[in-house]
Amino acid sequence: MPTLVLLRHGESTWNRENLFTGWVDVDLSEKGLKEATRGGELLQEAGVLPDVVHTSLLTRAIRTAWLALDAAGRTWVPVRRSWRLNERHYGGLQGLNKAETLAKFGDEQFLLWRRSYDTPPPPIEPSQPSGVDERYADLAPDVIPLTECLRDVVVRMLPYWYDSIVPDLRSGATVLVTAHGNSLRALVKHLDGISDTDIANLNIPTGIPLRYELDDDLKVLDSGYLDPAAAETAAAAVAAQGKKK
Ligand SMILES: O=C(O)[C@@H](CO)OP(=O)(O)O
Repeated sequence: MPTLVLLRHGESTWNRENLFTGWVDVDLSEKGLKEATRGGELLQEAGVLPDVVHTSLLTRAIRTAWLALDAAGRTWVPVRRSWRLNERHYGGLQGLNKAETLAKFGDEQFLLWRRSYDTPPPPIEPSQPSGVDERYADLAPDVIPLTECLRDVVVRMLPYWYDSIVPDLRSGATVLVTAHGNSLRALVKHLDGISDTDIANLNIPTGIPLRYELDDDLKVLDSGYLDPAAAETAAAAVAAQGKKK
């Protein structure tokens, strides 16, 4: 029975400062380093030991994978990375403070940009931090986003799911995917068949492994966070980030 574990990176320095991040390559905060290690301890305690790890190209996810695998005693497993697991590109919101953005544009617009399925934020301006650098040099320029809604993330993430993650699952491996709040929301939407409307209510906490048991056709048999109480509190905090000072 294939096992898939989704792990959002630990708190980043921009999560701590309550800034929209997207493709900007910020690192983990002190708290985020500890969360990543705790994530690996939870894996080990639950006996969920990854045979392979897939990460985005962003440092916060890569470092989380390192720390979690180290804590779980699995530093030696094969690693695969793809831009398709990157955080959603936040367009013209990248680098802006979430509380200030909510105060400026109001609840409805803020929620539309942040959690609606198909309304992207305005495209990024040349003066804003794009996060695009040499690691994307081999991509066709027209696949590098200027902004993304969650639907765009689903569309660019699914080819990687089908071509790289699914073959590992079908080989019987326990697969760890270390990625981001919105790239994982896209994957959870696909796995759990969540509607375009209901996905707005899903928030993924940092550093807490979410385990899926799948059948041979990769349908979900069972799923849950390895620390459900902590996940519930932390997901509520993510949902309320606009209100944070
Ligand atoms: O800023 C971001 O890139 C994401 C994840 O940190 O934020 P949000 O939860 O607001 O979509």
